[in-house]
Amino acid sequence: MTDLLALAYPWTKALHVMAVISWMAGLFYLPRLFVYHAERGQQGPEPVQSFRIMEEKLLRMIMNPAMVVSWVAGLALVLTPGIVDWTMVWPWTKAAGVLGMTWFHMWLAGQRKALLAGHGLTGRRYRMMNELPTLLMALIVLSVIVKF
Ligand code: HEM
Repeated sequence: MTDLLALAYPWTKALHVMAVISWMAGLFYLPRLFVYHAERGQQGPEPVQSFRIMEEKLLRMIMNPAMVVSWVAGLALVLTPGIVDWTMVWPWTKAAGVLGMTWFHMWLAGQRKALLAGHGLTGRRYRMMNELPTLLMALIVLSVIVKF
């Protein structure tokens, strides 16, 4: 099994990076949709309906599958021999960043439902929350590239 993981390493990493790019695209874009939904949604039922469809499709068809593939390929990389040295700092900062990113995904899924029920947050709050994935991305990329 570990031989197979070692053999597949470049392919697993390529799959991981592709999935992560798709996941991040959604994590950056969905809160922007929430900003427009919260601020322009009062202009009538038509824009609200369009926002609801866009939010649902983005979450269900892109972000959820991309998160699952990022996790599966990422854990396969963790199990690949010689890749993660847990005595170093970077695997722990990476893990913290990834857990934070997964929490943010779940928070967005909850906010989609809240907006649907008519009690979402203000556009300003969504704008502020939009900074979180940027900070986490910086932490994760520095962890895997600089490997402190
Ligand atoms: C979902 C859970 C995740 C797990 C378990 C995980 C785990 C890993 C592991 C073990 C590696 C291999 C490092 C190496 O080859 O030296 C890796 C590579 C990488 N990860 Fe993740 N990761 C996850 C999510 C993410 C996220 C959210 C991002 C981006 C924000 C990301 C970006 C990267 C990048 C860019 C690489 C390639 C680094 C290189 O060129 O060596 N990962 N990941």
